[in-house]
Amino acid sequence: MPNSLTSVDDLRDRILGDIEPLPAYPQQLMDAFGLASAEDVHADVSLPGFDNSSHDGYAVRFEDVATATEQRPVHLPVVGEIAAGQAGLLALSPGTSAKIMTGAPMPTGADTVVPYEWTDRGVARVVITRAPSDRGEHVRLLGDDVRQGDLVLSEGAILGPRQLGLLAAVGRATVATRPRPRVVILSTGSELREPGQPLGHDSIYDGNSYLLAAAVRRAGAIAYRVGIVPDEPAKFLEALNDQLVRADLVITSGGVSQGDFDVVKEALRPEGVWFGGVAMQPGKPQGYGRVGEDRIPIFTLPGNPVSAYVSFRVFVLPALRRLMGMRPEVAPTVSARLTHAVTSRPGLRQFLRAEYDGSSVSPVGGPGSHLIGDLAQANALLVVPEETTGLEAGATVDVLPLDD
Ligand SMILES: Nc1nc2c(c(=O)[nH]1)N[C@H]1C(S)=C(S)[C@@H](COP(=O)(O)OP(=O)(O)OC[C@H]3O[C@@H](n4cnc5c(N)ncnc54)[C@H](O)[C@@H]3O)O[C@H]1N2
Ligand code: MOO
Ligand SMILES: [Mg+2]
Repeated sequence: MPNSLTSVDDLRDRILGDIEPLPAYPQQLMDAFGLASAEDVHADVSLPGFDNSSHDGYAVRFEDVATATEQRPVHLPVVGEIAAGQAGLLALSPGTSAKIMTGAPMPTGADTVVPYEWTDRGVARVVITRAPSDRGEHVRLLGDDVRQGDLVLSEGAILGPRQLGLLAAVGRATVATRPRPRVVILSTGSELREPGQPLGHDSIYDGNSYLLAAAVRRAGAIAYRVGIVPDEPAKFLEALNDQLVRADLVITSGGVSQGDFDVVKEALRPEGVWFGGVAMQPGKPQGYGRVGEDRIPIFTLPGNPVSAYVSFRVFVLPALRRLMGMRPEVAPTVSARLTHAVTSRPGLRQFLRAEYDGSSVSPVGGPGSHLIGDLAQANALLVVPEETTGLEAGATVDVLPLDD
């Protein structure tokens, strides 16, 4: 292998430049939950759609009640009652009032609402014992939240509860989204066994396909966990080709380094897949390319579990987000205060497992890329830049919180 390493950012940029978002189509709102909007949404209606009361009480003209006190109450005739859902039945004449319920449209002529609590709750006449402090009190004006034509949601925004609630509130029954990508996951290694099966002294359980399938699902995509393929190129290619029909993206683990049985490299290099070293630890040996007639993107991740996971976070997750049209594609890091000094290899971007509490960050375990026990303890990756060989306790550092 040549000594020159590709930088993390160069490889990620190359991958993101190679991948296009999946085609968008309209979805019912609840089917769009968790996906990204594939359109800028402008409001078809204003919110509120009409001036309405924020309290149960009496619609009045401000000047008619501005002097009301306990000692000198104002008396007004009540000329009608307006419930929520009733078209404004009334034009209110000066010196009169109408009962009005929360959410009901204001009658023309009225500009203020006096809540029941400031009155005797009269039916034909009402006694008002407290004045509103301003014209317009307890009235919600047309468009004071959203104006017709406003941009309420940008393309790329994730459709969570608040976003779906807003879309429904402005009358949208559907929203354009991109489908969840179908991701095929293969673990390579003749030493691998399925959990639950007997283990020889030379075999280990396949943790990676579960790790990656769960990470794929957490990203919002569909995971097809194929399982274990032995270190035999013909069998690997057969398993891969069988799966391509249902794949928008393929992830493999293992078989990409310098070994004598590095099956993925051996099988896919002739197909034009790129293999090389990336200036990062863990995750140095990587491969990326396209396979099959449909040129499906394939990520060939290193086999060490921490390397596979970090590679997923750094390269595959942004690609999945791009397929789904989610923004941002690359998760931003946050700043934190380092509790313990750390050292790092020069020339490589180090991703150390860490515990992050919202302000400070502590390394967890060692840097070994086989340490899945430590990985499971961590809730963040501490990112040590390529040129940095050591960080002092108390330094401000970059942290990538792990939400999965
Ligand atoms: N001579 C060199 N050897 C290695 C180098 C190197 O530069 N020169 N790089 C090392 C680094 S760094 C990594 S990372 C690994 C990557 O190797 P492979 O991608 O070829 O992965 P394997 O050799 O197949 O496996 C590595 C390791 O991980 C275990 N493994 C594999 N799959 C799974 C799985 N599904 N679940 C759990 N554990 C798995 C496997 O048994 C090995 O122990 O190469 C170094 N070597
Ligand atoms: O780069 Mo490997 O991914 O350290 O263990
Ligand atoms: Mg292997």
